[in-house]
Amino acid sequence: MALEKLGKALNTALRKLARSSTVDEATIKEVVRDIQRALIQADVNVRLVLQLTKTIEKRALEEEPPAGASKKEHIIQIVYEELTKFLGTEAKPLEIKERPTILLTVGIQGSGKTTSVAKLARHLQKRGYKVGLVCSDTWRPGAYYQLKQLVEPFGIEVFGDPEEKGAVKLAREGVEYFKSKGVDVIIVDSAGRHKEEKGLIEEMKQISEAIKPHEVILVIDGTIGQQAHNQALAFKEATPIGSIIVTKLDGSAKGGGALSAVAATGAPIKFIGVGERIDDLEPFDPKRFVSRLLGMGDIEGLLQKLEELQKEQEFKEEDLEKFLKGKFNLKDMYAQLEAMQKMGPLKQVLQMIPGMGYSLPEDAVKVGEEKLKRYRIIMDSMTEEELEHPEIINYSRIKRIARGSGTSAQEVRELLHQYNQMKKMFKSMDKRKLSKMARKFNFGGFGV
Ligand SMILES: Nc1nc2c(ncn2[C@@H]2O[C@H](COP(=O)(O)OP(=O)(O)OP(=O)(O)O)[C@@H](O)[C@H]2O)c(=O)[nH]1
Repeated sequence: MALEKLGKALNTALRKLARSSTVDEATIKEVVRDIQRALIQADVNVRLVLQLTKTIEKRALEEEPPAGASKKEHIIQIVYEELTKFLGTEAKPLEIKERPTILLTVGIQGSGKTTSVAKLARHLQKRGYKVGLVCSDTWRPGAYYQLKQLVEPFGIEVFGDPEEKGAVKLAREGVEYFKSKGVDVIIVDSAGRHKEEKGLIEEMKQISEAIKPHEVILVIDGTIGQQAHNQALAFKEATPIGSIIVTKLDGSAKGGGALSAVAATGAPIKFIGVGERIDDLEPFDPKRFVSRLLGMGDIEGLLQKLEELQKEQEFKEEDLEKFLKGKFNLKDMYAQLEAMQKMGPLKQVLQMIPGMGYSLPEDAVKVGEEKLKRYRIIMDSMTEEELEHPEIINYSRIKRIARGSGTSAQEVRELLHQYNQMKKMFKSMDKRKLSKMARKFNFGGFGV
């Protein structure tokens, strides 16, 4: 998961608040100190951290909780809101208005640009666009073969010529080629040869002159932390049609610094890289990102993944309907959890489920897969009626099931608890109520 270390530290701070017996000034100051420490450890600029935490402290001390919310819930809400503002508040999705839309990607050497270009092409293809890739990286001939190797399994064509030395010529010919093929989106990948932004921006201007891109996308390496600020600022000043992808947020201890530094420039972050796989690119939505970072889950993201899965026929329509209506029984839950495994590491998917993010034991993926096996063993000892109507499972049935499956009553109860949590959470998957319900459920996640 992106910024895992930062998320865990923030989640711990909020759980500590949720467990505290009183919420006085000292408690609030302690939560603020914990948040400051977590953000500074993630290489977030100290001045930005002090600004952010001063606002959180001021609001927490002065504001009365809204009706129906406890003081603790209100403070958790304040932290969520201020962190979201800190990262840009609104999502700025990539828009494909023209046919073909021409995107130009630029990035410093080793930023993760080639991988991100491939991920972006796949992301757009999954949303129904026909995509053509132009490799105009005359600096590293290997980039052409790397791109081909990454995207050709998905039937995405790459235009390039490792012998050709003229980047602008390649870019222009590639755009003409894909225009004649009638693709929806043309992504032109420039050379990743530059060590600093000056040369990169010069080349960007030359290629832009030739191909007139609708958008220029700068790929920034998330591991450089708050140094990303200068790159993002120089880029933003050099082009009005720019947006940013911040990569490597899955493994980097300093990703929080990079993300906040870029957000501070006001340059729109449209995607984040969260792994080496072709699917490890996420549209950046501050609200959903912070919600997941704090362990509050990301139901909308989960819904999108479910819908994507459904499109890829991994998920039958009626399952989705049942699932979304919460009308599912234990057999359905097992099937859904199995299907979720296909969405990516179970840990990433489970962290989208409110309240489960960090409450999962350390190695959640292992626990996830092992847990599924245990669930299968337990459920194999249940009667059809119990599987269809878990609500009839009382203490004596729990004991019988545990005995019959060679597990413990505690494990059977935990399975039923997880089932009830998921059922409650998905009961009304109505987008309108989603965020309110998700936040409400989230507090359950903090036990407040
Ligand atoms: N963990 C992780 N690794 C990434 C991510 N994005 C890229 N990488 C890895 O970073 C390394 C560099 O990626 P490339 O796409 O080759 O970077 P590049 O900027 O094209 O490199 P040059 O073309 O050589 O300048 C590769 O090993 C990628 O797999 C990410 O989001 N997470």
